[in-house]
Parts: sequence; structure tokens; C-alpha cells
Amino acid sequence: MLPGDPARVDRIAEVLDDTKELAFNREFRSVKGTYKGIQVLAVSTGIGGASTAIAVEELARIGVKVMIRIGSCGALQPDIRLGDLILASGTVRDDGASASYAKPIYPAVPDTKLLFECIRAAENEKAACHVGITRSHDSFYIDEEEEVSKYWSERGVLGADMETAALFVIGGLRGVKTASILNTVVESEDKLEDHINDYTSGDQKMMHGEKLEILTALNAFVSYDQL
Ligand SMILES: O=P(O)(O)O[C@H]1O[C@H](CO)[C@@H](O)[C@H]1O
Ligand SMILES: O=c1cc[nH]c(=O)[nH]1
Repeated sequence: MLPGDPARVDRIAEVLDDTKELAFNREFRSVKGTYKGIQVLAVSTGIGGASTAIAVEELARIGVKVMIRIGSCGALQPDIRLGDLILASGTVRDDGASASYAKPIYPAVPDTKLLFECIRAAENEKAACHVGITRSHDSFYIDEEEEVSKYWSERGVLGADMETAALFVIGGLRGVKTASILNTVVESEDKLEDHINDYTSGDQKMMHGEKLEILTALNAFVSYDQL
């Protein structure tokens, strides 16, 4: 499980059994444990594609075959509310890390069966859930942020994060099965800085969304393991 924020690793560990803290170096914090009998490793990727690329590469090298991002995102559509989950069926590659791996015409897509198990698990959790295209970028403080968000919103993109494109592209190239579940922490009309700060201070709807994305990913791992 790949959260961006190292603090989310603790909240993943709360629902695992037999947890063991492994390492905490820079933004990369790792805890292992079990869930319904399967082994689970949670590793934070930090913010952005560059550090995510390093995490994904090193995990692939030690034999991790299935990775689900447990992220947060800003909504780009008005019907997506705080705490709603977005399951990425593909991602606009507006980041630098994925660009350094493959031409822009290479698609950033999840593993179809793993995405299907995530959708099923989210439905079982009764999560408000949206499946569709997301966008990954490198900063939300660029001068053209408003125009860029409007452009992608008008083209039906559901939400924006910073790591999904790198995960999907590197996963595709390295033979790792990937999916990305994003908890909405900023609504499309809201001011980004305010809501990201509400999230870090534990806003209820966002924390509920986070709990649901964690349970969704864990149950998706379990059912995927049984395929
Ligand atoms: O909450 P995480 O998983 O870090 O995800 C989102 O939050 C960070 C920005 O605040 C970026 O990493 C973005 O992708
Ligand atoms: O709007 C947002 C919120 C979180 N993360 C992002 O990348 N964008």
C-alpha cells in the first residue's frame, strides 16, 4: 500500500494484525503486517512522482508484485464531495517523473482486474465512489493553476493528485499490478490550501474517506490474491 503521507502509515497499521515497523528514512516509512491472512506492506512515497518512482522501483526489486496507492486528491468535478473516493481508470500524465520513463503516448493505466477488485471492495464498504480519469501534476501553485484545472475539468477528469501517473507508468514497465484510490480532500470550488490543512488537522469527512480507502485497498488485495 502506497500512501503519500508517512503519517497515513500509522492509520493503515491500525487495521493490520502482527504489525512491525521496518524503517523510516526521509519520506519513506514502512510497516508490515497481515490482513485476513495475507501479508501487507505499507510504504509512504512522499509527495510527487520523483520520490514515488524510487519507492516503486525499489519495491519492485525486492519482489513486490501488486501495489495500490492510498492517496488524497482535489476534485475537478462539482458532484465529487469531501471524503468521496476516486478510483483511477487512467491518468493524464502531466508530471515529470512518468515523462522521464516513456513517451507521452504511453498510457498511464491501472491493472484492470485489480481496479475491478477495488471497485467491488469500495461498493462493499458503501463508499461514495467515482471511477474515471484522474490527472497527476507536479505542483498546484503554478501561475496557470486555475486555467489548467478548468481545462481538465471540462474534459471530464475527476480529480488531481501527484503520484498516480508515475505509479501506473512504472508499474506498466516493470510488470507490477497497480491501482490508485484517492480520497477527496478539496472540492472543486474550494480553496486548496484551506482544505489540505483541514485534512491534516483531522476533518471528519476526510478521515472517514481515508478509512474507507484503506479498507477498500486491503479487501481488494485479499480478493485479488484469491483470483
Ligand atoms: O495525501 P497524498 O497521498 O500525499 O496525496 C496528495 O497530497 C499531496 C499534496 O498535498 C500530494 O502527494 C498529493 O498527491
Ligand atoms: O487539489 C489537490 C489536493 C491534493 N493533492 C493534489 O494534488 N491536488
